[in-house]
Amino acid sequence: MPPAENPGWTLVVPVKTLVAAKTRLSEAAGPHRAALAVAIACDTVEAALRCAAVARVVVVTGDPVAAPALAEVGAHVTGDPEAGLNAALRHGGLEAVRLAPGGPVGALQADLPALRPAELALVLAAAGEFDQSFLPDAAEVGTTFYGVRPGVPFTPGFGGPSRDRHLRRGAKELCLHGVESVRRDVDTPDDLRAALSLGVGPRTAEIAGRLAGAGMPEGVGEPEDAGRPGRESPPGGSLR
Ligand SMILES: Nc1nc2c(ncn2[C@@H]2O[C@H](COP(=O)(O)OP(=O)(O)OP(=O)(O)O)[C@@H](O)[C@H]2O)c(=O)[nH]1
Ligand SMILES: C=C(OP(=O)(O)O)C(=O)O
Repeated sequence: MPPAENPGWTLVVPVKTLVAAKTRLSEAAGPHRAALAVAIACDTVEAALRCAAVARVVVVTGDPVAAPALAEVGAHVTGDPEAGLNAALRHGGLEAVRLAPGGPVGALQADLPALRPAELALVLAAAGEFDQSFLPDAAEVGTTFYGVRPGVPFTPGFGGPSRDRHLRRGAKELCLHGVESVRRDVDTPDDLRAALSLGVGPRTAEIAGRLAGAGMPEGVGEPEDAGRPGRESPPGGSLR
């Protein structure tokens, strides 16, 4: 938890209904697609909650399977207004302000299974310097994090080529080294391979192990700092 004088970030994580989730992984994941989506989201949330700068994670979902799984890893779960991704994020943003008036609010993608708490801490420290900021995804097309300082309107513009959208809206692009795990979102089989090579959380590693026949590498698991709160890890740290 952050120190008392610093309320810490509330991160809003959107998780859509599982029947519609991770469709670009349908072929690679087959019958494991929904389980993989939950595993990735749970590993993302668990890693975020291990970041000392994060006070809480608000998950926005209406899914009856994802909701209890995410609550189990420590998320505060709220329902989905079912009006699309940014409406879900704004709803979570209102819940964040209700829970922690005066704290900074961020939106974090749910598909960052290689997330390292120390790298997220670097992103949040940088974001704290600007009213409104974002981190582009690994492809430099989308966005994995968008955040605002306390009192600044929370107006996320996720979806498709959101890097340009956030830039046009005047959000500061965070250009940081050593934050690969925060930028490595997983939408396609190639993305999953890239995340596996960084080292993913335990739930994702377990499901990915079942996909080895679908061209996924075997024998990759958690980032080495996964179970050690607050420990700084080198970017791209070695795998167990
Ligand atoms: N709560 C909520 N989350 C959403 C909604 N739409 C998208 N998301 C989440 O936003 C992130 C990006 O969504 P998408 O890229 O559209 O979907 P995806 O499930 O990641 O992948 P595809 O099905 O392959 O497009 C994922 O974490 C989704 O779970 C929504 O309407 N409500
Ligand atoms: C929603 C986004 O990403 P993706 O579709 O890659 O999950 C985004 O980058 O704004």
